[in-house]
Amino acid sequence: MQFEHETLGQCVLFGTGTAAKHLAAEVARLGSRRVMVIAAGSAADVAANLIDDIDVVLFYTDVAPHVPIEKAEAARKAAAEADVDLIVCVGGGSTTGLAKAIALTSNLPIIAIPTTYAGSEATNVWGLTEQSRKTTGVDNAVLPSSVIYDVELTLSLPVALSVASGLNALAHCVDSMWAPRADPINQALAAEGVRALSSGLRLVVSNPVEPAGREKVLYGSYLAAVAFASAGSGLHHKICHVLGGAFDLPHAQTHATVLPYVLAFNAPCAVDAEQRLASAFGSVSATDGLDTLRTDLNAPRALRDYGLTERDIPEAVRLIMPNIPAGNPRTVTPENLDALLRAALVGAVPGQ
Ligand SMILES: NC(=O)c1ccc[n+]([C@@H]2O[C@H](COP(=O)([O-])OP(=O)(O)OC[C@H]3O[C@@H](n4cnc5c(N)ncnc54)[C@H](O)[C@@H]3O)[C@@H](O)[C@H]2O)c1
Ligand SMILES: O=C(O)CCC(=O)CC(=O)O
Repeated sequence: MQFEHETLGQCVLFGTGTAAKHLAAEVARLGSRRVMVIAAGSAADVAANLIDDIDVVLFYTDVAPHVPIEKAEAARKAAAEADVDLIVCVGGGSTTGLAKAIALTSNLPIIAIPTTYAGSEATNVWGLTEQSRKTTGVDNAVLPSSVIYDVELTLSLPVALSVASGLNALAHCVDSMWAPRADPINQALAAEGVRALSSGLRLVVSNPVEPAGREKVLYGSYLAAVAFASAGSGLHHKICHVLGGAFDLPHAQTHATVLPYVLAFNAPCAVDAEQRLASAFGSVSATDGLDTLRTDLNAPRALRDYGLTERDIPEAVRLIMPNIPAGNPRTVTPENLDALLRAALVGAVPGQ
């Protein structure tokens, strides 16, 4: 065995009903006196209940999907004007993404309190959207110093969104098997992520307010994000970033829909990854395992349900082709990529 693996350093505090206590302790440990809280929508009420014991100088709610550059610049300006020394973000990946955009240019530390399964809190990856093009990058300045997981904060996530977000996490695991920096450590994390996510998501669907399933999914989504941060973006992520940025498709649902098509595309050329995934799903093959899970979860099926049209496909192919990751197990051509996207558009049987 020969590989190079980097482990990112952050403090992870996991519990149920413990977020306020953990937040006060982390803010004190980091010595912060001027906290900016970012939280939008229902997460704003959640955040308001967590901050009694910390010094908040700015409560910021202007969050949008895929971090439009204008929103990032406004938030950076507000943080500078309020002279904040720490960012606390409470919410899904869009909220964490805005905190990261501020940290990217200011080096401010972040405490992330996630309420979805996107996993951005555990990566050093940032994303910004400018004129319908999503740019992503890697910078340790955006890695949150601390992550506070509290299962109670996820109980309100509707089942359909929980499934889509959980499959976004599952996509981190699957893509980590063949991404540019895949190695035995991130593959082991990804395989354990698949096990936790597939059993946890089934429990969430059968009883959304029972913490046991939510706990497994939150744990699995952390493992998934660590694997993704370490392995890098594979073919699946490159496709989804173009679809999200250029066609404004919803992030989690896009991942959930595209994943079986990328798995069916790569699996025949990635025997080791296929076997690891099949074993983690407890299935005869990786594609069968994912297919059964998606049926059990009533997962999203077709990109046309989220706004993509047949007319968009040539442009999507044109934008994705220059971003195909080096070392993808199967050669990607404009023709086979076009076929993959057309199948995902209508929800055809993956791989046929
Ligand atoms: N940088 C990374 O490593 C990374 C990883 C994954 C995702 N992302 C980014 O994150 C974004 C997507 O994140 P997302 O899928 O979490 O979506 P999101 O943050 O946009 O949240 C989706 C919706 O869920 C709502 N919501 C969140 N938590 C809730 C809760 N507990 N109860 C009820 N409603 C809740 C939000 O208000 C929003 O309407 C994308 O921009 C994506 O690129 C980044
Ligand atoms: O922060 C981003 O926008 C880029 C990373 C990302 O979105 C990961 C994913 O596709 O789930």
